[in-house]
Amino acid sequence: MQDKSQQPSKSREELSLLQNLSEPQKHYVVQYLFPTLVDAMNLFMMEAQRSSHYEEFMKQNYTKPTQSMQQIQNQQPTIDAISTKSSSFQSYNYQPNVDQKPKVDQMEQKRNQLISSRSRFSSGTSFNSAVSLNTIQFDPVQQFQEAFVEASKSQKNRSKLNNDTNSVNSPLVRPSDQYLQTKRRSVFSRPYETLDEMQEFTPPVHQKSEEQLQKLMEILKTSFLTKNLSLFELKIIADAMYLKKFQRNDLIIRYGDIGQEYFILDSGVVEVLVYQDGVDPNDPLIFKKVKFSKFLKPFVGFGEIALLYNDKRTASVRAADVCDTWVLEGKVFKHIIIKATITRRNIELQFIDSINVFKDIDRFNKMTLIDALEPKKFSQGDTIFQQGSEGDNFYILEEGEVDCYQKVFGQNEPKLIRTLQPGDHFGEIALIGDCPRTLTVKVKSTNCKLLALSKVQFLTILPIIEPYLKKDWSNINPSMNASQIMPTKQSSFRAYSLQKKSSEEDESSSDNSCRQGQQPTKTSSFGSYSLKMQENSQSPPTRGKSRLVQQNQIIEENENEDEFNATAQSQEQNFGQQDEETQKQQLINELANTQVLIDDEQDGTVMQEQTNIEQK
Ligand SMILES: Nc1ncnc2c1ncn2[C@@H]1O[C@@H]2COP(=O)(O)O[C@H]2[C@H]1O
Repeated sequence: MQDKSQQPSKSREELSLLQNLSEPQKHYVVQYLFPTLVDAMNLFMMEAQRSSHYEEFMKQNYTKPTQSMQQIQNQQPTIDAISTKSSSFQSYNYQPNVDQKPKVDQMEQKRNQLISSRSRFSSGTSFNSAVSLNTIQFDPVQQFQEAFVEASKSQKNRSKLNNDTNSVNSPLVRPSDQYLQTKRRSVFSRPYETLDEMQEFTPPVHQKSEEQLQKLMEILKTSFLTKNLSLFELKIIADAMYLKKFQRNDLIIRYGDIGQEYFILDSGVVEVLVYQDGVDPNDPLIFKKVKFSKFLKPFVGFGEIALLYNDKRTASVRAADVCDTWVLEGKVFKHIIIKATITRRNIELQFIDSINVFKDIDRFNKMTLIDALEPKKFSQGDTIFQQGSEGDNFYILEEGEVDCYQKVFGQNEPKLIRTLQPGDHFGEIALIGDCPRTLTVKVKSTNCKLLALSKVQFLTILPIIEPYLKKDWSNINPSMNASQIMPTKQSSFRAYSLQKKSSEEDESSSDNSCRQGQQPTKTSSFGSYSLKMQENSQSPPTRGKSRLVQQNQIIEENENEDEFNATAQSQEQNFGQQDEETQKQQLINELANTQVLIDDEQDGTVMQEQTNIEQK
């Protein structure tokens, strides 16, 4: 909203231009422009009420209307009344574009009339049908004013912050300058989609220090569930969260309960206990039926599944130490987070389920995977990547077709090797082998939709999808002679490739392409893991620097044996009596099942997913 007091006053003639719009033009304005303004104003009011300036905002008193609804409805607005500022607009420095000002009672009448038509502006959808172009001369200024008053009224109705706000007749009061300066822009940059939902509830505001608020905002910006939300939405969530402390061994979430809250761990450690499939939550021996457990460290969110799917808690979560958590009521979570997340998850899940490569990923990790997949669109002829370039992503083809070309020694032109169809994947070889792209991939169809998975995320799930990748590599280019490939860039020879010197070697011609003609220069983290597994499947893997990702966090496996031992030791402390062999075996089982992760990059806090807790 602009401060019109700074603008030159427009003439009455100019105003009448608006009224002389053709019917279709009026319709266009009403249908497409005003709903946006109404929503923007609603949000503006909502945010104003949530702000620390709310009290100031509510201080002013208003005159209640004296007319009956019937009287109000019988009135036809005059052009003066329509186009003249009302008391509510005064407070926003709104200046009318007419010279002649109406009398106060005229203004009051008009305001009352606007209030009586409240349903017209309650949302963008009802707006269209409610505006009668025949009975009221259409005037955008009038409509804007009406909508503004309506926004004020409906927000007041919803407010839980002040008991005096129940009157539907309270017009707006200007929030402080400071508030307006800092908040205005965000109101208008809101995505339109979520506006209807936002209007249906008043999010709570729990007081917190500026420092806490900033910290929460930072966490939310990177958290896997909230990172795609707008700043405006994040602020609502941050405002609505409150701090809750737990003592060591407190049960934060009980498996099988109805989900009421979402948590973000602020400090301390929590343990997620995942039970065997189908275990009865009331089973007295449930503690013996833990499939595995996992420690989560600060800034990780948990408790989202039951809320997202309106289901029971899928695991128990206990405080493994004194913990501070940020709690978000399920209601707020649902209004803001679900829509953004679940829509995408539902769409992608169907697709992901149909892809062989992701067949063995469990539901939880599938969801995390979906959050990590970045949709990308390309057009015909676009190069997705060039042979010889550095690999950054793994791709799944969602829609369209792509051609794979390869340039080999002795040939000038790249040769078309294969055309990939929806559901096919590509781009894994450079990531696994840490070598340049072995192919050029170009879009064949008019349009093409891809889901991209970053290298880090890809390496996380690699152990699970590896068998399917191998199978598929041989399919992709069965005839490729690796020694013919012309490497365009020196790259490291990953230990991962060494693993392939096993009997499976011939299966993967593409992988061969990576190592042939390239010299080893460094040890691969993932490689060392794979290599070790290959050498001695009975011993735990040497922890290389395999980057594994859980939720929004990147947690690195330990770089060297010492760190690995420290991890194991810490595990032992956590889990007590397990002997080394049991632990090792557990780790092997665990990795075979491809569970997640290990060490924290930043503070060294050990987080270990653990199998067979009942052996404790
Ligand atoms: N396999 C898993 N790995 C990590 N966290 C999990 C796993 N399964 C469940 N959880 C978390 O534990 C929470 C228990 O409550 P919810 O089912 O609402 O949401 C669950 C997730 O946040």
